[in-house]
Amino acid sequence: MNVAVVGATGYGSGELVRILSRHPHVKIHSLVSSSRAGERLGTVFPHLAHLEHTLEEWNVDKLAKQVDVVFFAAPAGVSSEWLPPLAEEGVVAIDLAGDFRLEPEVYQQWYGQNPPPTAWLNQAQYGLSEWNAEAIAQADVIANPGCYPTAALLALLPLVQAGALEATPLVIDGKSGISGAGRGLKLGSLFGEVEGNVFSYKVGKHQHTPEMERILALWGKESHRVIFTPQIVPMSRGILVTGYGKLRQGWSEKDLRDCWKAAYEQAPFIRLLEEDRWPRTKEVRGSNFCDLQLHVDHRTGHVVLAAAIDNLVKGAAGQAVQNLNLRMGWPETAGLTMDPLFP
Ligand SMILES: NC(=O)C1=CN([C@@H]2O[C@H](COP(=O)(O)OP(=O)(O)OC[C@H]3O[C@@H](n4cnc5c(N)ncnc54)[C@H](OP(=O)(O)O)[C@@H]3O)[C@@H](O)[C@H]2O)C=CC1
Ligand SMILES: CC(=O)N[C@@H](CCC(=O)OP(=O)(O)O)C(=O)O
Repeated sequence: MNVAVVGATGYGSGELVRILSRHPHVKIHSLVSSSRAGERLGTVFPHLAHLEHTLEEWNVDKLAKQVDVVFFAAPAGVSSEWLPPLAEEGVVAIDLAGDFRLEPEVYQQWYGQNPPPTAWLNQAQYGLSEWNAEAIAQADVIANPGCYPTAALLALLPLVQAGALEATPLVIDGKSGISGAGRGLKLGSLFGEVEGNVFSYKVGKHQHTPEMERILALWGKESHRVIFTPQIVPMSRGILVTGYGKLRQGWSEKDLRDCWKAAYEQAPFIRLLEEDRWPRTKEVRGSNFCDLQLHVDHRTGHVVLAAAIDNLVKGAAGQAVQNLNLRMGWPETAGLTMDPLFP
């Protein structure tokens, strides 16, 4: 099957190429770049210099004729404009950006961008693979989740759906490596500002807040406000999310673990860690795993949840390929069997 990636010089695309080049059922047909068309992949990503690809300009007619699937790994706003003409030609689209994840007015408010055409927005399925496999298998537009929502929702959904948590605000703390901010040069992402430093950003206004609230209400079947504070930590990859929620009367730690076990019995990428072993970003680095742990704090009646993922893999490119596998009816793990890199 022929696939294309848009946003070819970015981190998400680099990870897509790394994963897709070893996928048993996929041929990378086109790498589309708005800034470096004509250059070889190895000049943009020297770690992929062994792969024979030349970046290309966006050409909707050519892509529509020659590829079956397009991954969008570009900033918010690009897929809203570029995805519909391709989808109209029957190309399956998997979008790593936020354009197709939210209600239009909510997207406009939190992203400050015009939403995609409603007809295509209505076609889109949210690509949290473990929770929406049946719909993803039929979808022609897949909205890959945000990196922080992936980790937070995988931990929270089984408990919210079971009614274990009071309908009070959930507190979510997210720590991310700097690759989450993309490859572009930005103040705040410079080595001298990230190294030896830890800081919060977008407090009270992070665009993943409404995404978490929407999916908790839809699939958790109970509305929760989310207080989300993202932070940058001095590492290149990885996300550690810690969540806190008030437990309803009668719920024990064992009950909560049973909810996780039931939800993830068949989930090849979810690892429920041994009690007292807490998720660490280095233990999922480079892999599509999400490691989970929880603890009930009896003194306060709260549960503390933790999830670790690689932001570029389960938080982006890896989950996008997992969704491709679900969409095409291939084994969910195809192309994704890489073990974490450690240390
Ligand atoms: N980094 C992460 O951990 C995660 C990222 N995401 C989302 O995935 C998407 C890609 O992220 P990431 O790869 O990190 O971002 P990068 O900034 O590293 O790369 C994005 C690429 O998009 C292309 N691009 C930039 N502006 C435009 C434009 N106006 N029109 C068309 N293409 C453009 C550029 O490639 P070129 O010049 O080759 O066209 C750029 O390199 C983003 O929407 C991001 O929010 C989602 C989950 C996690
Ligand atoms: C560390 C860092 O800056 N991370 C980015 C993640 C961006 C992202 O994935 O954005 P969308 O899901 O909205 O596409 C951020 O917090 O904005």
